[in-house]
Amino acid sequence: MPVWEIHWLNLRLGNGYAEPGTRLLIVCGVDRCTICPNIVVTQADGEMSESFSMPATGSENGSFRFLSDKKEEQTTSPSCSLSVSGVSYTVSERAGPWWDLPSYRKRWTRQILNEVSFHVSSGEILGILGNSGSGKTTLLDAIAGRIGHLGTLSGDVFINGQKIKQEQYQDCFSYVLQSDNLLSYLTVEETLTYTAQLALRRHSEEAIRKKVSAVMSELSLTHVGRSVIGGRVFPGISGGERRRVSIACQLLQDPKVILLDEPTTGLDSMTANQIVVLLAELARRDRIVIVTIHQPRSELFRVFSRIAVMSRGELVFCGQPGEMVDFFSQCGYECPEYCNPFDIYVDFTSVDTRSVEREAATFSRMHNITSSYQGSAIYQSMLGKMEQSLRVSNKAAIPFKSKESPSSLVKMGVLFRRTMRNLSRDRMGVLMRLSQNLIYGLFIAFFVVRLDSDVTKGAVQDRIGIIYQAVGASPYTGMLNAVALFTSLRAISDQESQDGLYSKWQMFLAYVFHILPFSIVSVFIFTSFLYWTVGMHPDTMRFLCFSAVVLVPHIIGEWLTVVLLGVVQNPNMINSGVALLNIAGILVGSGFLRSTQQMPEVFQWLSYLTFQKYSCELLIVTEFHELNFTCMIHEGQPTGNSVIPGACLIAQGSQIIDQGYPGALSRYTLDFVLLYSFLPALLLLGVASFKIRDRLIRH
Ligand SMILES: Nc1ncnc2c1ncn2[C@@H]1O[C@H](COP(=O)(O)OP(=O)(O)OP(=O)(O)O)[C@@H](O)[C@H]1O
Repeated sequence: MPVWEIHWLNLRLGNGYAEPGTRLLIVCGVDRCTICPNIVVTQADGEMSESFSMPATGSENGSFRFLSDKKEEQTTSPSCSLSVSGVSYTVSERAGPWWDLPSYRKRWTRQILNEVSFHVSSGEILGILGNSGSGKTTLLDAIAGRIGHLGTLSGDVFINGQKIKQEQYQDCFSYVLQSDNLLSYLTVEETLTYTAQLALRRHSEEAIRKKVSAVMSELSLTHVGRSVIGGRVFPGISGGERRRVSIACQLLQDPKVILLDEPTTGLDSMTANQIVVLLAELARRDRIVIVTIHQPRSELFRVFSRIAVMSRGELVFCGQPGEMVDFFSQCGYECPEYCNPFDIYVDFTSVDTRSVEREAATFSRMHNITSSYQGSAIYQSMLGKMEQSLRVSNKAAIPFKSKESPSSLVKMGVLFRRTMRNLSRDRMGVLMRLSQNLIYGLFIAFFVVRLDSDVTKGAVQDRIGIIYQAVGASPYTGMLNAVALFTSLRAISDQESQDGLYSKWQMFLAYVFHILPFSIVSVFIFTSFLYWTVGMHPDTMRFLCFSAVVLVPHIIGEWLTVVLLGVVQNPNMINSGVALLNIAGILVGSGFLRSTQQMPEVFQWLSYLTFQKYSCELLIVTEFHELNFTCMIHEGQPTGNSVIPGACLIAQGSQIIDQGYPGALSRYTLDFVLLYSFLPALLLLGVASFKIRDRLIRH
């Protein structure tokens, strides 16, 4: 028999002589295919993987299915099926904007999805088309159980005839979002390895390495394995390769159902084509692939096993490409020669809102096509398959993805290493992080130059000024760092936690611990320069205490920002919020603007809640305790007009402590403990905030 083609395919479940997922070498001739006796199984790229032999007996008993599009010899029922039954989604919206109160008070219900039903089996790729706003993304979200809690969702999703419960969605679907959320400074291989480490527990390092390289070769990423992902400010792999990395991250868990939201958006048409062909290949290897797509090229028409068209939340048509052409022709909407059928059929089913008359006409056309589809044999056959799948009960149970995630501690270790590696490769980021406090210190030193011991030359005022700046400004640098770095990590953790890799609070902890060494070094550089340059109390122990105190406001600024980013989406709001909180804290807690004893009682109580109270008190004691001042009036020098009357009454630093912060010396250790207790308190708040975020985003 002449050898025409060699296909790779997965042997189906229940054939009795090979595990599901085993790949067989099949040689196809003109009109029939056969299995090679005693074959050796290798990977598609020719590299030897696990190898074994298999007798040919049973190859013709109909226990496997050929997945090549040239040989459709379906002999067994598919290993997995997905049925979506009557899915509807409605949201309640305000009729007008908030500044138009009468209409703002009125609400109306908007139907985003209307009774959408379809059925897909493994080995198939379903392309969902439709004009912008037709409900494609909402449909994918509804299928994947990721729809928000803002609206009302009804209908059911079945996998292998089993209705999926809310907590099972995560285990059943892999969802590739429209945007690629990847760490810019990691290589492709590192990105996949860390994801595998988060997803797969019982795999040894060697097994993870093999898995990563298998997925890379499956998605043709091997040649860019050592290239960095790249970002907006520095080049990395191409947009198409980035898309493939996002898909590869999902494939590591061997999902049976993959949903992709517009994976070709932003890519040139050739790369977009390659991605769709690749997805079709993935589907052929015993998976269900559902993809929403904008303006595919006409040659992809036959690549999809099924094509669905959506308009105004309705599924206008869903069927095989050949059926689609026949159906629309029968409805009187022929696709003209040399035209892209995708464009033509989407145009026929879209509602044109440019004028009331056009809207009425196109809406009625869309409605007629939908009614014809629901009365067609294609729709009845789909319902029949759905019913059949609900009756069959001997299929694989949910979940479908590998669900072997490691312990919380291991996950946090992986997240810590991953964020640390990413940050440490960001040369400019690290440089800015380490130098920003120092640059600020340069400003202060330039302004003060050298501290004097003469009270008439600002000995007291300058010292208080430096303490004010050290406590008041260091939270800002922390805040800026967090907004710059954490918002992108938050997007990644939102996605990965929805994929079930970890909980959001674990990313929060990994973040706060990975920035800790950078914060310590940055503050130490700042204090080392400032303390000795301006000539603060020349005592090493006091310098260390000064550094230890200044470190806390800096860390609090960063951690507090991250905590708030858990519950508030908009980073600009957080910027303003943290800045205002810091100003309020300084006003109430520092005692610089107004002595604490002179403040109304409510503010005195409030001051205990501010970290500024403890840090300012500590720094005042650190600097002023046992410090003696001189006064040029006493030394018989000319006074001049600039001398503040009574300035020479302050001869010792302890007077400043006693007047402004009575008892501060005896509270020194307690103040330290209270100041540092803000850190674990913030950690707890952060965990709670990200647990809330988990709930907000998941439901
Ligand atoms: N929670 C919601 N509240 C109000 N409207 C919503 C909500 N979710 C979706 N919509 C609306 O539903 C419609 C469908 O949105 P969807 O994002 O699913 O469309 P789409 O077909 O994916 O569009 P595109 O191709 O432009 O991404 C849009 O008009 C959108 O504004």
